[in-house]
Amino acid sequence: MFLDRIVASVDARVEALRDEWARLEEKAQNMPPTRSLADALRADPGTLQVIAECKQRSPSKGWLTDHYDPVAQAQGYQRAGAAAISVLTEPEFFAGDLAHLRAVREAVSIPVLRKDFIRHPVQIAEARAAGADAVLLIIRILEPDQYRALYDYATRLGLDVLVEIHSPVEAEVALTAHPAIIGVNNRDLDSFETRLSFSQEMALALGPDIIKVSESGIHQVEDLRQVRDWGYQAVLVGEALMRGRPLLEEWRANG
Ligand SMILES: O=C(O)c1ccccc1NCC(=O)[C@H](O)[C@H](O)COP(=O)(O)O
Repeated sequence: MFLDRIVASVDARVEALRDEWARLEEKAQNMPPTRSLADALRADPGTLQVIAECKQRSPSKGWLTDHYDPVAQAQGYQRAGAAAISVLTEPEFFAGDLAHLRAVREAVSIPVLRKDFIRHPVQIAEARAAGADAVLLIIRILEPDQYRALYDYATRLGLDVLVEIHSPVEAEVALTAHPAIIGVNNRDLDSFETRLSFSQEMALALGPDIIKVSESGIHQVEDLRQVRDWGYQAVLVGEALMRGRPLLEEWRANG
């Protein structure tokens, strides 16, 4: 499966980073306070917020732009009303880099999420030391105990966590850590198929108290209206924005 290839590549990088853990943890513990992703997503109840993503390529869609300037991209997102920025840092399949996150965090005043495939606490310490305000934990690539340990570790370092699910069973595991924010990925990470109605099905399983984020395959204002009507507080949008679609502006004007 494709996701296994990503995970194998991540694990190899983690292996090389393990010796840095103590140093990164100390740096992480001395960073200034984070900006709360949860607060940003519930700042204006009833308004669907947008987490706008910076990524140059993706496995399913290939290169999204020839000219990738994550700082200019993120500043544009903030000006257009994004509540938070997601920055891909995975290098092999998404052409990401932790340096992109560092630069974006300095250039905007809203929370910044490290979008990567986190498997080990050293990546969380690394994220916090680089300035991230939040990290993504993908239930599908973690054992339940591993997930809870990573969730606790991120929280102890002052990070918010976006917990990503793609099935009712994964939702059950996700809920065991009592997360504030859950992302429902409309994309199957093996087949790459996206289905927005998956967000509708999962909304009921998650209940009203959790901040719900619908992720992937969101391209038009009508998609945003739908997920808002299904009880979501936020969406995470990458491809449409990276291809230059003025979705944030359209949403502000017609939401
Ligand atoms: O996007 C992919 O092709 C992909 C493949 C395998 C694992 C993860 C993948 N994407 C990560 C994401 O979930 C998206 O970057 C994010 O939700 C935004 O989606 P989109 O708006 O469809 O770019």
